[in-house]
Amino acid sequence: MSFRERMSYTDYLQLDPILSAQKPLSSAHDELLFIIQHQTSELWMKLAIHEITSAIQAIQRDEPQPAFKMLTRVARIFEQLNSAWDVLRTMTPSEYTDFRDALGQSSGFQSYQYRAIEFLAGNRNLAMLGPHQHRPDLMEHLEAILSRPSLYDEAIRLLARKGFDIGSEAARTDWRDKRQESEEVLEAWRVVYANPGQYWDLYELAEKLVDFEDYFRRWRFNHVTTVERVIGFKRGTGGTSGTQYLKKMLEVELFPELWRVRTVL
Ligand code: HEM
Ligand SMILES: N[C@@H](CC(=O)c1ccccc1NC=O)C(=O)O
Repeated sequence: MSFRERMSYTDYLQLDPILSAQKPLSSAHDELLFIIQHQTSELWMKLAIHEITSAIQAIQRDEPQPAFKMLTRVARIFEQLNSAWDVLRTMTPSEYTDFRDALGQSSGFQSYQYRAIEFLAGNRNLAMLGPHQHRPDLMEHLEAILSRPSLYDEAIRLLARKGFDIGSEAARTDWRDKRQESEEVLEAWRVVYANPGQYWDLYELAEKLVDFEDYFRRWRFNHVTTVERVIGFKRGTGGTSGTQYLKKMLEVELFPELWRVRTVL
């Protein structure tokens, strides 16, 4: 049973660095929960980024089927992240107050992986680059994502390749800015939803995207509810109004025409 010469479980999984990376700054009992909750979320986000990036490439190659599988996995990852809030919710305001000061001005605002997921999906709000300005390596990473079409841009480009008129979107070459909602794209999705049999791949893709956004919205809702439960309406350490800011973020849509189309069917 000696693993002196062979690769062990601990080696393969790099458990030494991972399990020595929890460094509470206070003696508060709940700080370890807070750290592990965030670290595990970031690990799941890493996998989500891997899946979304590959899904984008698969759609580009006109291979939607593998993309469907990856997007299903992304939705499941968010389901996992959503359940994880139940653990964090066991932390009361008194328990959080015990170590909140130790966090200084750090905040989830600076989660570059969260921002990468939003940018990859299609929610490109350039103001959100701000918190990463002090890290040129992260800026480069996020700018690289912004220089390429998002998941939703690729879905729209697939609509065009299948013969749909996507209006001014067809001439788009700059992917950096937030795209404008379009009547042509709405009409294209309407035709897809009115004729699932004829456009099965597009229909399935649309539903995978809606599923992804559905779980993503639940994550945002769980976050804001937990935040209100723990800090009420205190300002956030990241400098925003806190709960009020997060409530506003609940209105953000990743795939707007896919929600709009429901009304016109
Ligand atoms: C007690 C727990 C938590 C509290 C009190 C809290 C509080 C906040 C607040 C107030 C903000 C707004 C930015 C600011 O001014 O700081 C924020 C943003 C954010 N938090 Fe949390 N948070 C908690 C847990 C988490 C967890 C577990 C994650 C998972 C990684 C997370 C990820 C984020 C992200 C990604 C943002 C940016 C959201 C956006 O800009 O739309 N937070 N959080
Ligand atoms: N913005 C939070 C602090 C916070 O939640 C946080 C701080 C450091 C690392 C991760 C965090 N989580 C999510 O925003 C607050 O205002 O209490």
